[in-house]
Amino acid sequence: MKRTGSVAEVRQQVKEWKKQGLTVGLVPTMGYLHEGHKSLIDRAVKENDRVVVSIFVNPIQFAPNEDLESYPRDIEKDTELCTNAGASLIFNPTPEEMYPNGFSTNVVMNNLTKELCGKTRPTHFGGVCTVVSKLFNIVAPDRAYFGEKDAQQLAIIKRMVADLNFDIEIKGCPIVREADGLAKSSRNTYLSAEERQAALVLSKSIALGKKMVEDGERNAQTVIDAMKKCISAEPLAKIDYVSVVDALSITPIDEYKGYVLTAIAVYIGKTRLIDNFIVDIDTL
Ligand SMILES: Nc1ncnc2c1ncn2[C@@H]1O[C@H](COP(=O)(O)OP(=O)(O)OP(=O)(O)O)[C@@H](O)[C@H]1O
Ligand SMILES: CC(C)(CO)[C@@H](O)C(=O)[O-]
Ligand code: BAL
Repeated sequence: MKRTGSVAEVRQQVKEWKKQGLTVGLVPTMGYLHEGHKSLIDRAVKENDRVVVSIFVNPIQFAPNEDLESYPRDIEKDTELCTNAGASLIFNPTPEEMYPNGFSTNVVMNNLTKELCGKTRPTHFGGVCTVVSKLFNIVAPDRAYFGEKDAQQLAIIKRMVADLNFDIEIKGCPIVREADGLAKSSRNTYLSAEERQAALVLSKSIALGKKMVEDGERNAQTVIDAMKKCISAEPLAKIDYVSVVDALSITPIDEYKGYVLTAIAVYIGKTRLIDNFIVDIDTL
C-alpha cells in the first residue's frame, strides 16, 4: 500500500489503474481511523478493484473557535488499518498542497446547509463541499463512501454530486457503534471516563425516539420532547439540537411521513457529539 501527499502522484496512479480497466473507490476521512471508517473501507474494497483513503484534517471546515489544532492524528496507526483492510493508496496531503497561495474558489450550497449542524457551524458545510469536490476531481473515483453518522453531510454530498454533475456513485454506510451503543467517532477520545459514561445519553435518546416512531408515534414534536427530556436527565449533557427533518431536503417537518431523519447534537462537557436515526415511514 502506498502513501502520498502529492496530488500529481495520486493522479498518475489512478490514471494507470484506469488504463488497466480497474475501478476505483474513494473513502474521504479526517484520520484517527476506527471501526466506523473501517466499515466504509471494507465496503469500498468489496465493490472496487482499488481503494483510495484520503486522510486530511480540512482546515476550512473548522470555525476559528473549533478543534482544528487538537483534532486527534495518528498517521502510522491509520496506515496499518488501511493496509490490513486492503486499501491501495492513502492520500494525506498538507494544507498547502490542498490550498496553495492564491487559492480563491469555494463551493457554496444554498439549501440543506441551514438546519441541524449548519446552525451551530454556519461555515462548516461550505468547507466540506469544497474539499470533497477537490478530492473528487483529484481521485476521480467511480464510487465514494460516506457514513450515515454524518447524515446531513451525506445528503449534502448527494445533492452536490447531482447539482454539479460529478460522475460518481455515492454510497451511504450504516452507523457503527460501540458495544454499549455510543456511535464511534474520533472525537470520543476527548471524553473523560465520566463523560464517556454520560455520552451514552445520545444513543439512549436515539433508541427511545426510534422506538416511539416504530410503535406508531407520528408527531415530530412529541418525539423531540421525549428525546430532549431523556438527554436533559444527564447533568453533563447540553443539547445543541434535537430535530426532525425530511432526510433528503433537510427541511424541518411536523409529522413523520416519507423518508425522515431525526438528528441530535449534544455537548458532553466541551465535546460536541452527533447521532441520528433515519426511518422510511412507508416501509415501516
Ligand atoms: N461510527 C461511524 N459509523 C459509520 N461511519 C462513520 C462513523 N464515524 C465516522 N464515519 C464516517 O467516516 C467518514 C469520515 O469521518 P471522520 O473522519 O470525520 O470521522 P468521525 O469519527 O466522524 O470524526 P468526528 O469525531 O470528527 O465526527 C465520514 O463519512 C463519517 O460519516
Ligand atoms: C468528508 C470529510 C472527510 C471532508 O473533510 C469530513 O467532513 C468527514 O470526515 O466527515
Ligand atoms: N465528520 C464530521 C467532520 C467534522 O466534524 O468536521
